[in-house]
Amino acid sequence: MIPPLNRQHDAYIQHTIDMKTKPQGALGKLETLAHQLVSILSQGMSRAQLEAEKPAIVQPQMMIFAGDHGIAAEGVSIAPSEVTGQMVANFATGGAAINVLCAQLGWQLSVIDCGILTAPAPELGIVSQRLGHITRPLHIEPALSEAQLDQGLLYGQEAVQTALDSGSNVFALGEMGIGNTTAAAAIFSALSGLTGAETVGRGTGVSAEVVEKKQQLIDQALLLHGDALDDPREVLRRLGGFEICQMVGAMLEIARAQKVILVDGFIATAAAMLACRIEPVSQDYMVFAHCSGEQGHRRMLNELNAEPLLDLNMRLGEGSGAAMALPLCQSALAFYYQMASFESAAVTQVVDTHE
Ligand SMILES: Cc1cc2ncn([C@H]3O[C@H](COP(=O)(O)O)[C@@H](O)[C@H]3O)c2cc1C
Ligand SMILES: O=C(O)c1cccnc1
Repeated sequence: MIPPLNRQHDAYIQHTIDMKTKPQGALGKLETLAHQLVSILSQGMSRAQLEAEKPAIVQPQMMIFAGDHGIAAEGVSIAPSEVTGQMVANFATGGAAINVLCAQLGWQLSVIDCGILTAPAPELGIVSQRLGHITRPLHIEPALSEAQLDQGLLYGQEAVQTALDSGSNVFALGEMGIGNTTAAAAIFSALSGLTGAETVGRGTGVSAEVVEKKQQLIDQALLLHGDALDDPREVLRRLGGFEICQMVGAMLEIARAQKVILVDGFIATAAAMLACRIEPVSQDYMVFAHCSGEQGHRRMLNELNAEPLLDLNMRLGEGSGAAMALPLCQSALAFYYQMASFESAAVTQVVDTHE
């Protein structure tokens, strides 16, 4: 059971925001972000504790989950499956986009091999939580076995434990897995009732013909798996991937611990949708970092009633969009704790006449 966010401080938090020396609402999404962050970070605290302790972001943790996809053999990506493992090695040696962003912005980074074609060399320091080499092609049979689903959810939980134990309270989950925009679009279709044509996009940048092929494979998968897709766990097992499965397990565990989840792009949001279908209150702990350039992501966010913080036309994955939202979270908390109030600064309070 995931505890819903205790809203006991809600009115106080909103009042604090409204009494800052600014027109009401003038800090826009930073205000709703501050409200959600303070609310999550002050769980279990009295109002006096919240005022005294000013809970801040501690050791923000980025975790990249990597897995290979059987569907990639259909040529749904610009790259072959081998690139998943090669990029994992690149993450380990610090050369990928996500390494640069994490180093610049202050994220701790860990990489988890959830099952890629070639296991990385042990000296690379990648966490090994392998469920196999590659998933089965989702348009022909369930991508994961029942045992892999259960083990994957458990591995995901375990992956976040060390960081939780050492005090991390903001997490972002990234992914690497050639072919996984096809899996994510299939998951989105299954959960929303939309056709493949409405959920697919260009992923790494495939041609219009390949996009059409992705649609057909998804529609074929929806037909094949049929009514089994009424159950979100079965959607994950049949259409997901080793990395998506562990991301769902990790998200549920972070929500259970009442910490912040910064949700990345199209694939991470598919995992978030699954977590929300399995345990709806987990959404209380999710901050939607950005709207990806992947077609379908905006629609996915709408389905969740989620308002993304950023819209940078990024379409990379790896957790890169989520990484970019950390400074916004820091700014939101900074204004909440550090700005003067009308009273403390002796500024005449302005009354908002807008709707
Ligand atoms: C070099 C390279 C680096 C990446 N980093 C993330 N992705 C992204 O692209 C993949 C999903 O797109 P698709 O479904 O079209 O394969 C995922 O691995 C995702 O993380 C990459 C893809 C490539 C080629
Ligand atoms: O939005 C994403 O996460 C994404 C989009 C394209 C390719 N890889 C990831």
